[in-house]
Amino acid sequence: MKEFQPFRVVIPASSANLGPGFDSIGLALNRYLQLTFLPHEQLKIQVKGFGETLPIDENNLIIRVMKKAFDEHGQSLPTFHLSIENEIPLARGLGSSAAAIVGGLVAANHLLGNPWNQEQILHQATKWEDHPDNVGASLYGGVMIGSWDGHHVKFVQIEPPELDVVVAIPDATLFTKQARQVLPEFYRRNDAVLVSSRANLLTAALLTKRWELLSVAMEDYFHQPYRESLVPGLSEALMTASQEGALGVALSGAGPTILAFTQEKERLIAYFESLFSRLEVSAVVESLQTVAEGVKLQLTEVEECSTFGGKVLGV
Ligand SMILES: Nc1ncnc2c1ncn2[C@@H]1O[C@H](COP(=O)(O)OP(=O)(O)OP(=O)(O)O)[C@@H](O)[C@H]1O
Ligand SMILES: N[C@@H](CCO)C(=O)O
Repeated sequence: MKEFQPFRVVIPASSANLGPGFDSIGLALNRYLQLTFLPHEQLKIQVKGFGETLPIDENNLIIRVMKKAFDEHGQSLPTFHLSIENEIPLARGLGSSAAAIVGGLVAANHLLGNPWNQEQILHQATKWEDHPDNVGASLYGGVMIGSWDGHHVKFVQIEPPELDVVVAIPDATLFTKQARQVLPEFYRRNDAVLVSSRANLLTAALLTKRWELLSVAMEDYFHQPYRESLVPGLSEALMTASQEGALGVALSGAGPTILAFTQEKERLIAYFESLFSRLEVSAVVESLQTVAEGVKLQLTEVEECSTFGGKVLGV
């Protein structure tokens, strides 16, 4: 068993796309995945929070990511006890898979002696997801604006908007793979030009804090129209939420969560609760905060490896 000082990796959730920033723009949010690693004579995984159905063996995404990183460096993944404490619901559009990938890469990089810098970790993470939006936001925090050509990712990270975020998180899942299968192979030139201009406007509005532009800047025709049939409430929210305090509304990632920026969070929460009640769809509606910081790794002193990683002391 390879000895190492216990450590913890804390990764923020994320919301991808923000409408027309499809596969490019991601926003870090204050729900977290926390991974605690302790030396152990065999691989042992325990999960608290979202993810009861996650594999607790080498099939777990975090372990697969770590093993590939070790393989790429010609080394064998050590055994350890992994305590997963997860506030990010799975397959809801809040970047749970991206957080797992970023957490696995940062943990592996730490155990390997940090051969990768942050940009190299972003490259590795983007290869796993095939788009940098969620992984970039979880890695860097704030707003990730990235461009991936299948080989290289170029990006800018900007500070998050000082706005409240209201999310409506349906109980039902929608896996990204399914939500990407409904997308068209081709777009009409006029539609592509219009959505591209909306994405440009969105970036500019975020950089200049022109919040009044968000409503138009977040209009999308790349993916949202094709996903509306899979997402309860999306059509109506896109049409009417702006009359109830939303500055801009979008499908969060591949859904089914709906996200809106606001300066009137209580009013908007009431709107979404009423909408989902009328649709008879069970959903959690809550206010989240944007976060400026991404993943953190902290060395810890752990007293013992009990139910959930023992009592973690110190930082
Ligand atoms: N903490 C975790 N540990 C291990 N695997 C995870 C974890 N979180 C998510 N996953 C894996 O990611 C899958 C969900 O990924 P998916 O891309 O469908 O949804 P999402 O990432 O939550 O949403 P979106 O990508 O739209 O933001 C889960 O089924 C599981 O396989
Ligand atoms: N940009 C991705 C985010 C989900 O992983 C999509 O919308 O499919």
